Amino acid sequence: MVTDPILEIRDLRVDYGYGADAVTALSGVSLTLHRGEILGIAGESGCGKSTLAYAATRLLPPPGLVTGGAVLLHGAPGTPPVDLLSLPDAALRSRRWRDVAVVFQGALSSLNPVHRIRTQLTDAIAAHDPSSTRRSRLDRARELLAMVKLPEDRLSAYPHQLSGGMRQRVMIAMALALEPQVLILDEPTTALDVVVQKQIVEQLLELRERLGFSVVFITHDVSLLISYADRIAVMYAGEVVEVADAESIYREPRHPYTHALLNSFPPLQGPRRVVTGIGGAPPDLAALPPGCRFHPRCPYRMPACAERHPGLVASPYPGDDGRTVACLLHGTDDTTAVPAALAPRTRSRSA
Ligand SMILES: Nc1ncnc2c1ncn2[C@@H]1O[C@H](COP(=O)(O)OP(=O)(O)OP(=O)(O)O)[C@@H](O)[C@H]1O
Repeated sequence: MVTDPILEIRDLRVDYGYGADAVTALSGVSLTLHRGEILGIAGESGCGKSTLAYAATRLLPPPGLVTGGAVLLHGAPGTPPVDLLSLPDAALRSRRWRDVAVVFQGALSSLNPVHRIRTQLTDAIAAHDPSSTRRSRLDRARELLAMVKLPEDRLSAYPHQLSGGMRQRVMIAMALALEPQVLILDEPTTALDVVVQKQIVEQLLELRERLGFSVVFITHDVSLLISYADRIAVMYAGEVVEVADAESIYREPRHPYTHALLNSFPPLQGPRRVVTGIGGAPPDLAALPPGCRFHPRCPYRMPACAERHPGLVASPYPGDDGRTVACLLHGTDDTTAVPAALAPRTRSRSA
């Protein structure tokens, strides 16, 4: 297992609004991205996935406010990590794109409609590398386009002349312009059809192999992550409820929410199975239930679940190395553990 951290999010807290009107969208999220890995972040709409991406890169628009935590970017071995949240603005600007680049959910519409792709790519390179020459920027733009397998003549195209998949490739090319160590992708393929989605994700994997960056891949589509991520963190109502390697999450989800989420998506590979929705709706963040936030929807709830809020702790079961879960069913406190409570899932990812 890879264990060398490149990005560590520690106890990240975000509110939208102030004072009595504040709604807490992230309530202490901690996650580690290791060098070279793809960390998937899954969860229903509104659980805080995008907020996490914006807050970690200090791009959170008002009324969003980071109220606590740290985002540590590790450099060369032996050098202390840098906290992106406490860097001065100028230092942060140079770190962003150079060290950590982001492709956001709205990428399909975030290309400027009145400029050719060439201008947008070379402008992006110039903004982050002002000392580059016009010639070198154009060469780099060509190289970047080739990297995402777009023909060179697309440099003269306007965004409306490209398909959704091509535009998304341009956005990825732009994010990779300065060879960042970490690439954060927020729903990068959601608006695309399944075939194009697969092509883009596989191309990203190829680029990761070649360039060696690490990826935080955010999507509501957990089946996509099962196929492509190394590890998966599952979020619910502003918290992380389970983290494990993708194979373990798929074969034996420990958290009842992970279990329900997996059953609510058709598998990308393997035999067909019945897809079931998750009953009820995620809680209103302004009126969270007491105890476990998932308990009102949880088929395995116990009386204690309405009273005690479970922390994210190491899973107690043998073979669960590196897995963390926030659920009293598996708690290490005085609750009786019920290890066989969840229906087993035994197929392998590649079955
Ligand atoms: N501008 C805002 N003002 C107030 N609350 C907000 C704002 N943006 C987000 N929120 C709250 O923060 C929560 C998390 O939103 P976020 O967009 O991060 O979720 P998400 O998991 O990325 O959802 P989606 O997949 O739909 O983008 C939402 O439930 C919403 O209540």
